Amino acid sequence: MFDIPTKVIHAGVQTMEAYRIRGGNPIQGTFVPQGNKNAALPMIAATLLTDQEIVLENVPDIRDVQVMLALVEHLGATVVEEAPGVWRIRAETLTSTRPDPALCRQIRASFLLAGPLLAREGRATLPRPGGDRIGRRPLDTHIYAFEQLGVEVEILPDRYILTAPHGLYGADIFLPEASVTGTENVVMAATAAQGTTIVRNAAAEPHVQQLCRMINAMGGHIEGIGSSTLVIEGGLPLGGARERIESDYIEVGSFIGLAAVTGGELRIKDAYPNEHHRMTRIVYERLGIRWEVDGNDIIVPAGQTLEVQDALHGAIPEIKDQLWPGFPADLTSIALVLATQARGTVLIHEWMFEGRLFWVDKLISMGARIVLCDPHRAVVVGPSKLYGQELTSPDIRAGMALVIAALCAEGESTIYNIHQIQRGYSRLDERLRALGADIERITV
Ligand SMILES: CC(=O)N[C@H]1[C@@H](OP(=O)(O)OP(=O)(O)OC[C@H]2O[C@@H](n3ccc(=O)[nH]c3=O)[C@H](O)[C@@H]2O)O[C@H](CO)[C@@H](O)[C@@H]1O
Ligand SMILES: C=C(OP(=O)(O)O)C(=O)O
Repeated sequence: MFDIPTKVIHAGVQTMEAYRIRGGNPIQGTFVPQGNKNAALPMIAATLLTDQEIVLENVPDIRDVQVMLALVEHLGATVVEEAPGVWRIRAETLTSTRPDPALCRQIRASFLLAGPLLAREGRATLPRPGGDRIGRRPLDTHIYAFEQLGVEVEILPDRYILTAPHGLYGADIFLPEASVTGTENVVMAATAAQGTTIVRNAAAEPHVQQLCRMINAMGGHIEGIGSSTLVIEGGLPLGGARERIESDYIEVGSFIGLAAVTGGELRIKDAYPNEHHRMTRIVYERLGIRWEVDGNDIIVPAGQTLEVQDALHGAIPEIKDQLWPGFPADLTSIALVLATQARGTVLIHEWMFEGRLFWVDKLISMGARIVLCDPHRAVVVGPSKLYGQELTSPDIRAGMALVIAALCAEGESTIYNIHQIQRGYSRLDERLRALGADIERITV
């Protein structure tokens, strides 16, 4: 039986842990990225699509994953860790279609259970999910898409009751937004629909692609993987599969930046430079960050001098998140902290989430020169010497950005609320120490 740590179940109130960091050391050596969090979560949900065993390899050891494993176990799946990072999950029979509300409220991805439960049992009751508080996290696209498949939806203040009394029917669906989890949910539900479903304006992030490939490996038939139009043949029997989760490209992007601003030489293994990082390369080059490619590895050279590359005619360059294959929203906070270390001026424009930039006041308190123009735009003028501070992590990525700031600051910083960082980065302090960082996890 999968033993979920008590601290995860009570994550809302737990964690008296903090990182104490002394900045100044170059981050250098060889780094092996974890598996992609945002692939692992829908892939764990997708194990409910079959009564056969699914084996997932390279599953990151992070809090969100622990919560998701606990959720599928509470629904009746058997969850066994075969080896570190290798999980065998079998949902031979489901004992409930109502995932544990307390666990659901801890992670946004809990809503990904809706698609598989509808596919398997024709019903699901889910509370409003949790996740990062980075602005409104709409579920409108999920609900719209389910309704197109014939799902009846009752929306209560605290939960959603989804039923498919007449079964699921394939449909030609144009999503109102290219929502990542919305696409994943409708794809999973469509595997059990009668006939063919076409999902247009689909999200195409690497984790959406990997989920679709997993479903094909289970015996499904999805065409158009990687494009904005997915065609799903419904009603095929789905069986067991063994899938290796690809590297987490947000973690890779975070560590490229970390090495560049601390001056170390870092080799990042299995980084998928061509598949995952072409746009990140273009954007990081605007900050003067360079890297080399060696097979599937990325090598960040030591001693880089970061200088903002002006746009044509000397215009101030803009770094803006986009839908895939554009610059990932989850790297915007990282790019912002990197910009504080580059000579020049850059505009950071985060249009997706209206609450993701408020944490810059913490960087300003460390010495960064930033004007927060409005909830979506910040002008960063660098380079700034940063000084250690007492900090609190508001969300995963801002938390990692604060870790980067603290690692290049003079003096000591303490970062509180690190359970937010641990949601997405596994054993961060331990892995950073192996690369030369002066970081310890303390109880406060
Ligand atoms: C578990 C998981 O996978 N979480 C990721 C997922 O969240 P999630 O699936 O929740 O994010 P969505 O793709 O649904 O939407 C992100 C935001 O962008 C807006 N939006 C999206 C598409 C669009 O065409 N127009 C539009 O305005 C949405 O209203 C929302 O505010 O994708 C986000 C965007 O990459 C990432 O930050 C999250 O880490
Ligand atoms: C916003 C994120 O995650 P979630 O959607 O799970 O809250 C993230 O990974 O940066």
